[in-house]
Amino acid sequence: MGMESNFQMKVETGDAGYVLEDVPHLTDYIPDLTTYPNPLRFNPAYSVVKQYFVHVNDTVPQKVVVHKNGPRGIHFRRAGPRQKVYFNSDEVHACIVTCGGLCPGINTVIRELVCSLYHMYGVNKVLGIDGGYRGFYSKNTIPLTPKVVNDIHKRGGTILGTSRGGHDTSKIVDCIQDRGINQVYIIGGDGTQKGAAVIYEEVRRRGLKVAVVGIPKTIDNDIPVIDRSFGFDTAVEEAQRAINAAHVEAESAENGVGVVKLMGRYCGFIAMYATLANRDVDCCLIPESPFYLEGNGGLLEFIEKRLKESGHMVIVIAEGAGQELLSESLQATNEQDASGNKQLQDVGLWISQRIRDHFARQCKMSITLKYIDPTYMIRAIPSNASDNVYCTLLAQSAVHGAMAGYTGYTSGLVNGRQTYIPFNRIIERQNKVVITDRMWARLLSSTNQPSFLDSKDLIEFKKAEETPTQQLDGESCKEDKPGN
Ligand SMILES: Nc1ncnc2c1ncn2[C@@H]1O[C@H](COP(=O)(O)OP(=O)(O)OP(=O)(O)O)[C@@H](O)[C@H]1O
Ligand SMILES: O=P(O)(O)OC[C@H]1O[C@](O)(CO)[C@@H](O)[C@@H]1O
Ligand SMILES: [Mg+2]
Repeated sequence: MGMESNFQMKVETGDAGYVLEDVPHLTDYIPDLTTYPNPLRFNPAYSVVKQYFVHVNDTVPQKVVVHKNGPRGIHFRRAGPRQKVYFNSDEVHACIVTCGGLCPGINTVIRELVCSLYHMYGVNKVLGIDGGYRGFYSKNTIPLTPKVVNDIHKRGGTILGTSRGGHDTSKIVDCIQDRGINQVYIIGGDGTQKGAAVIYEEVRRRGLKVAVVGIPKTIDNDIPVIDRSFGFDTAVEEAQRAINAAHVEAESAENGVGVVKLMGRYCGFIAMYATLANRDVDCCLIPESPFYLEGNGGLLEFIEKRLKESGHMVIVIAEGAGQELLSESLQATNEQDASGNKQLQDVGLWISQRIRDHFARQCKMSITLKYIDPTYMIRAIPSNASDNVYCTLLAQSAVHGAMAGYTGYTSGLVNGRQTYIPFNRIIERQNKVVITDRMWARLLSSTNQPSFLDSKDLIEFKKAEETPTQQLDGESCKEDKPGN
């Protein structure tokens, strides 16, 4: 096996095109660290479990659809408890921070991190950082025990508070160093994981024995590589209530139109899955799929047609859809939030007004339009049962990895298996709906809406989408060239 390594990335190659994109280990820069037997060996719940410890060579493939002579491809290190750990239980001083927007399940992750540290590894020093990254250097810490976190999974939001902006790497690492923190658990989206990557680099530059671990949080599902993000399932489920309400309103009026806006700043996963789940949606609009309003094949023509056919219709629109149309017709603003994310104008309000104006101009057909914006109501609820299980596994995997001395990784689900993914794989791009993949085709055939693209556009899209995006069902429909 060949090995090539740089500051962030450790790549190992093997037979038949096997590639391991490995994560850093504390021993990469602090040699001769003492190891201890994993305390789980003496834990009655786990000691009876056959093969409880993960084999040192276990890895998980990123691609499960393969061809006979194709390469085995990229793999990630399998998460889970190891025989040896690199921290004595008494020595561990962990902290947890939550950053970025809310998402169902954050409190469950916090709870399970605390409980895994206490109950599995006998750790009894866990601190919460108050209010996101800036809390490291500007606020008091919050002591966390299993008692404190006992029923927080039943609440939405984050008991630690969150914020955007305020990432000052050296002040954060100074705080970690001054407080003697040696395991840092960072829960947040793409921006947060970028922040975690630079904290890891600074920790390593200072030669500190500190494990820096990311836990991916994003209601939008915009983090690449992982199967899906926690809270996504809950968001899709909760979105049904808004879509159902829009459908009831639309169905009960003559030429009723229901418009529902869902979250998704740069990607339309919530809108796509909520639409596929619902079946009453006539048109789903997402940022990845451009559309136009006027003329032949445009949205307004489609609405007229659908109203004539069924007398009512429901439109689901992701908040980031049609932004180029908005900036053409409204005064473009360049406002950003404290993290540098573009502040979007309300596409739901805008499109509702455009539809109303169109039908007001056309005396032939009068419509009744109701606009529903459930976005923050969806984001603020506690996670559902399936997300709670997912959050638990993510948190436990994160703790096993840090105890085993791994660092500079995000804990994530790949093809149904918990893995450790190097930060740079997570932060290099955003996850997007691939509109030339089969999932979007399924949506188009379910709603029977126009694609708003001609075949020339589709060829351009195919060319642009060279890197296939992981699909939520683990399926990427991008054709692999034989022998590739
Ligand atoms: N490139 C970066 N380097 C360092 N820190 C960053 C970077 N990008 C963002 N951050 C920090 O990460 C935190 C969260 O970022 P952001 O507000 O973009 O949310 P996020 O983690 O992407 O979550 P979401 O988009 O799901 O709400 C902020 O405190 C921000 O300062
Ligand atoms: O109002 P806030 O907190 O900035 O969050 C809004 C953004 O956060 C997200 O939910 C991502 O966390 C986006 O979908 C949305 O645009
Ligand atoms: Mg983000």
